[in-house]
This record gives sequence, C-alpha cells and structure tokens, in this order.
Amino acid sequence: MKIGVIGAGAWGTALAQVAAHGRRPVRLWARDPAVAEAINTTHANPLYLPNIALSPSIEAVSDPAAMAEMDALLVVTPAQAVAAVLATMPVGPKPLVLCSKGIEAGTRRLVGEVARAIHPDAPIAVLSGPTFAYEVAAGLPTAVTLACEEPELRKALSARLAAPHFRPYATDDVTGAEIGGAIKNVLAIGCGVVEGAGLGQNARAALIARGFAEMTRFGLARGGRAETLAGLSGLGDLVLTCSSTASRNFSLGVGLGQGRSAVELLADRRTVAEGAFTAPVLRQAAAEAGVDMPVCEAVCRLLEGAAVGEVIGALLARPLKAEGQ
Ligand SMILES: NC(=O)C1=CN([C@@H]2O[C@H](COP(=O)(O)OP(=O)(O)OC[C@H]3O[C@@H](n4cnc5c(N)ncnc54)[C@H](O)[C@@H]3O)[C@@H](O)[C@H]2O)C=CC1
Ligand SMILES: O=C(CO)COP(=O)(O)O
Repeated sequence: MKIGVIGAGAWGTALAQVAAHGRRPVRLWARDPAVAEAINTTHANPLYLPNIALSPSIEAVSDPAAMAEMDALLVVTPAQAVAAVLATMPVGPKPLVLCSKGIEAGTRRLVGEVARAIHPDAPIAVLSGPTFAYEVAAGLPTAVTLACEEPELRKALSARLAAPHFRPYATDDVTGAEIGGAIKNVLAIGCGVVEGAGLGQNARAALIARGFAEMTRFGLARGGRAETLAGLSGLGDLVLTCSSTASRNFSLGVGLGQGRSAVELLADRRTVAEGAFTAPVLRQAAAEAGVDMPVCEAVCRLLEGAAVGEVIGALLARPLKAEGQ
C-alpha cells in the first residue's frame, strides 16, 4: 500500500517517518515548495520538526497531482484547512486516514464529515491518540487508536502503519475517536491556564476528570462509544496534552494563565494550537446537542479575554451536583 501524507507540519512529517519505516517509499505533500525542497535535499524538516533525521525514502512534493499514484492518503493539515486542501487532492475511491484534531468553524462538522462531503467515494479512517510528533519521529514507543468502519481496510491500514515503536489499536468507532482528539485540545488549554496561574495540581487533576466527563457526555450525544472515549484517542490523549508544555495547547493556556491575551499569544506562533479554533465551535455544538460543558465554556471565556480569577470563581460557584451528572 503506497502511503501519501497530506501536510508537512510536525505531525505529517512524523507520520511520514513512521510509514517510511523499513525504507518503504512515502510521498509527503507540503503546501510550501520550500519545505518540500528542504526535505528532499537535507532529509530534514527544520521548520516544523527540527533535529530529526528523516528517512531518505520520504519524497516531498508540493503538487497535489503527485498524490494521484498513492493507494491511501493520511490527512494531516490543521483541521480548519482540511476542506480547502482536500478539494485540491486527487482522491477518488482512495481511503482517507484523518489525523487532524478539531471541529470545523461555521459548519460544526467533524473532520470525517468534512472529508465525506468532499470525497463521498473515499472510505474514511481516523488515526488519533497520545502522540507528540517529536517523540514519534524520534522512535519512542507510542500507541494510537485506528478507527475505521470497514474491517478489511481497518486491518490493512493497521498492518501498514504499525512499526516496532508504533502500535495501532483498532476500533470501528470513527466518531468517538474524532471527538476525543478534538475536545482534549480545548481542555489542555484549561490545564495550561491552571499551570500558568499557579492554581495547583489538585485543580489540574479536577479539570482533567471533569473535562473527561464533558468529553464523554458530548461524545455519547454525537454517537461515539464510552470505551473509545476512555481509550487512547480520548482519555489517553487528554492526559498527555494536559500534562506538558510540549503541548502547544497547554502552552497557550499557560500564557493565558499568566495574564497574556489569546490574540497576542496566537500571533506569536507559526504552529497550530487547535483548541483555540475548536473551543468556540464546540460551545455552539454543545448547545445544539443540549450538552452541558462548563469547563469548555470557561476556556472559551478565557480565550475571549475574561479574567482568570473571575472565570475560575464562577466555575466553582455553580450549584453543587452529583458526580455522575
Ligand atoms: N504536532 C503533534 O504532535 C500532533 C498534531 N496533531 C494534529 O495534526 C494536525 C496538524 O498539526 P501539526 O502538523 O502539528 O501542525 P504544524 O503547525 O506543525 O503544521 C501545520 C502544517 O499545515 C500547513 N498549513 C497551515 N495552514 C494551512 C492551510 N490553510 N492549508 C494548507 N496547509 C496549511 C502548514 O504549512 C504546516 O505544514 C493538527 O490538527 C494537530 O492537532 C495530531 C497529533 C499530534
Ligand atoms: O495532539 C497532540 C498530542 O497527541 C499534540 O498536542 P498539541 O497540539 O497541544 O501540541
């Protein structure tokens, strides 16, 4: 199975490295021809994944037409760019493996729904889990969820993408896998705020646990399964991203917690912090689904510039409730 990867940021490049394990040929599409050129000539992606020597069997291209020869395409652009980029790609009946984490602003579509609308003949899979790109590219042990409704394709993709340090776990719950990855980014911003404002480890653990309850409520309402939300793509990724400044979302939250504005923090960065885009659309989607998500709502308010003390105070002052609610 010839693998093409769409998007040569940190995660697309790391996944190309996984798929190139054993010197298997992989084609990596970069929007920026200079990034493609750097990968082909230096076998490195200094802009997005510095200090990693890439496999020489990764060939970078910047012409979408070059992806026509591939058998399956991994989609790894920021979630808000998936529709525009997929519209330029020669997909047809090729499987699309969605690796972006987010919900589309305006339409409130999960990335899988975006892909199905643009390429209705392409079977869909989702690859998601606790995966800092640098660690994966460096060959550190990593496990992911690989979700696909078609059993034969699920098996073939798992076999093709598995590597000695990279272990996919299969499920048919595509929606559950997508929702965990999208919502954990919003919650990671919240955990970063707790860190940046010095609110303590108790608060961080409470936010992870209550945030997971929100993720589960929303995921179930949208048709995902509890076991998937409690798995690698849900709870697993939530714990990872809520624990480390290696996360861009967590780091954004740290800045907010230190009193800087979201506008200033986002203007400062070249790489994507998906939670900042997912939070406002998640607020709308939760209202539409009738799901109460007070932690995610608090993150929205913090991104809009509300003061940390006021937002945390309001969260804690809500009427007391049972833990299972
Ligand atoms: N970095 C990581 O550790 C992981 C990232 N992800 C997800 O993968 C997706 C991509 O993230 P990264 O590779 O880390 O991002 P990045 O910030 O490292 O790179 C983004 C890439 O997308 C390209 N891009 C940006 N805007 C674009 C547009 N409008 N059209 C086409 N291309 C565009 C950039 O040129 C760059 O190649 C995100 O949804 C992220 O949540 C998932 C797992 C791990
Ligand atoms: O999705 C990720 C890890 O699984 C990467 O998290 P950040 O986008 O917050 O860096």
